[in-house]
Amino acid sequence: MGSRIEDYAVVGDLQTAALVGRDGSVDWLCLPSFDSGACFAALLGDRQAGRWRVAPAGAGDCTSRRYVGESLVLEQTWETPTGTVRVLDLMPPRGEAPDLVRIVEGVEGEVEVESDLVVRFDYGSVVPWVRHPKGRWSAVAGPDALWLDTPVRLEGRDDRTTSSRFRVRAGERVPFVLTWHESYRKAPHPVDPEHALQETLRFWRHWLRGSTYAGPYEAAVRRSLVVLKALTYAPTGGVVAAVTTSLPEALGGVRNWDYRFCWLRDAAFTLQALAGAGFVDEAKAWRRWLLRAAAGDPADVQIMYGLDGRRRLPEHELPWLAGYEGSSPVRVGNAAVDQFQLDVYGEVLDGLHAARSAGLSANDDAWDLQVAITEHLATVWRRPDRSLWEVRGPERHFVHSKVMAWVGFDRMVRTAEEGGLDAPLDRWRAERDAVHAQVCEQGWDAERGTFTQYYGSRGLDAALLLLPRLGFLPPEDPRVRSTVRAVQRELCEDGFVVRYRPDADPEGEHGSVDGLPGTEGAFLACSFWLADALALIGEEDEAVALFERLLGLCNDVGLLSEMWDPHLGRQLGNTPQAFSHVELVNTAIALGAHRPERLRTDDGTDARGCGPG
Ligand SMILES: OC[C@H]1O[C@H](O[C@H]2O[C@H](CO)[C@@H](O)[C@H](O)[C@H]2O)[C@H](O)[C@@H](O)[C@@H]1O
Repeated sequence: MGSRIEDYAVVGDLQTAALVGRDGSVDWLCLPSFDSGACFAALLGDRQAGRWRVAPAGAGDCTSRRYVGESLVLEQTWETPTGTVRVLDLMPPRGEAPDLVRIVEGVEGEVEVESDLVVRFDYGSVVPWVRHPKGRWSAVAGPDALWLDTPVRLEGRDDRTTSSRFRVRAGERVPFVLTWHESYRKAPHPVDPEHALQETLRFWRHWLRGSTYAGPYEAAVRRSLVVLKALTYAPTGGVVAAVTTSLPEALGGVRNWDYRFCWLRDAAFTLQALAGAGFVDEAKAWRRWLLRAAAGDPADVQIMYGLDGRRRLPEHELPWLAGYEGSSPVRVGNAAVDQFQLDVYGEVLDGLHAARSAGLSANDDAWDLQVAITEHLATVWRRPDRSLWEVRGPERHFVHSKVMAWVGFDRMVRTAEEGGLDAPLDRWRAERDAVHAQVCEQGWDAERGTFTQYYGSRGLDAALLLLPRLGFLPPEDPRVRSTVRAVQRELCEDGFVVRYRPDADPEGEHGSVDGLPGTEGAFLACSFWLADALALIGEEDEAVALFERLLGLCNDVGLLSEMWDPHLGRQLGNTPQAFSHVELVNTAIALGAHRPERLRTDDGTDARGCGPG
């Protein structure tokens, strides 16, 4: 069996990323890009789906681990009866080709270490040919080639794997460099592992100097910023939602989706978090990505795109993979790409407005796109949609979607007013007021004292927690307070928030509003929204207590996946997930703003649940 989701740490090079278990096994790596086929897919199958373990022979999990400083260089340490070794894992900023570098370092005594390399291209389905040209090791199949450079002797085994055993004494360092290249090209030049290590440490140190966040949660916020940067695809500026596909939203269930794409929604939130923490360059890069991806008729704007802005992301299943702890099917591609989700227009317009407020210079192309989106919004906001939760049940008039339509018009009116820009302000104001009136009339359940999931629904939606933050109603409005309390009553499990109750609409397919069987864990981003909303309605102690509990769900190296199972006490869903880390950052910033006295430099005691940065 593979590791728990929270047992994985991530290393990446801003084009792809690997997941490393506490047992020293790299169980997930797609090369050359986040959305390429995986050459290590044991995460979703077993060892034969591909993995690379480097650890003391016969040992289990590492004794301790951490990231070196604030970098994305992972250091795992094993204390064994004969001595202590460390394994450093990193993916250096990319030169000629992507590299995964692993350096075994003897700390004390002498330890026998084993490397067990199982390469299976195309998500575990293709066994490569292994060769030793000019003393190097290479594995080739179809378009893919991997090259391994190491001073240790490598042996092929009958089960088409490559292993080696070697002894490491205190002070010795044994490197491995695994490099991907197109199979039809000449062999790549091997990188110097020690130089790559220094470069990688320097890169992250330098990048984090740009952070302007100062406050009580500095370690957790800075780790989240590093994760968000690692989820940014450097060549295009696109931001992936997570590095994995099909980690389940409920163990053993079917809610398994591919997150290795750029959602406008997730990216707009990411942009706000990065811009709010001082990273204006990343915000600019994403705006350029958006302008390219969304170019053309605004009616054709999609809710998500590929890393380079491609539009077709067909969803299919990989039946040869059993799925994480038997959670099948494993899917690649994402059928939500074709959905109509009304909220995205508002999210993009809100994100661009916030980015401008955070110091992004005006851009004529961006303004043209904003105007085109707003004009399109005016023609579609009365339509039902599939909402930010991408339900696979019927389209409905989701309240949050309408609220986001209001946000879209509101931000455009404000941008035009603030910048003295030429715009049809009266018409946009009229649309804004019409959405507002409709939501307050049809989205409010006076009997139960709450806004609802969709017009006429008995169910609630955690996205309603965003009402005060978005400015749809002031936090003092009694409807806001009572909706927040209703969400707490009806959508909380052990204090954490589920997105909605799938069975609140028993007439839908599978008896659920989302058209899917089963349930799911608490959604971490929504739980951060609750902390935010509580602070806004004046319940600051409750907000801080919840936020600090949420920090406690970070794994030992500060990572969050999408969800939390409050019954099993385990992380669920794709990992590490931008949405969760974005809201960690946004809520930390918001809590600091509500409680200026908390805005002090971290003394190192407040990074609850997050390992030393
Ligand atoms: O729950 C069903 C849907 O789950 C995924 O969507 C979720 O993840 C997206 C990426 O982070 C996020 O933008 C969205 O708000 C979430 O609901 C999945 O991608 C969908 O295909 C699926 O229908």
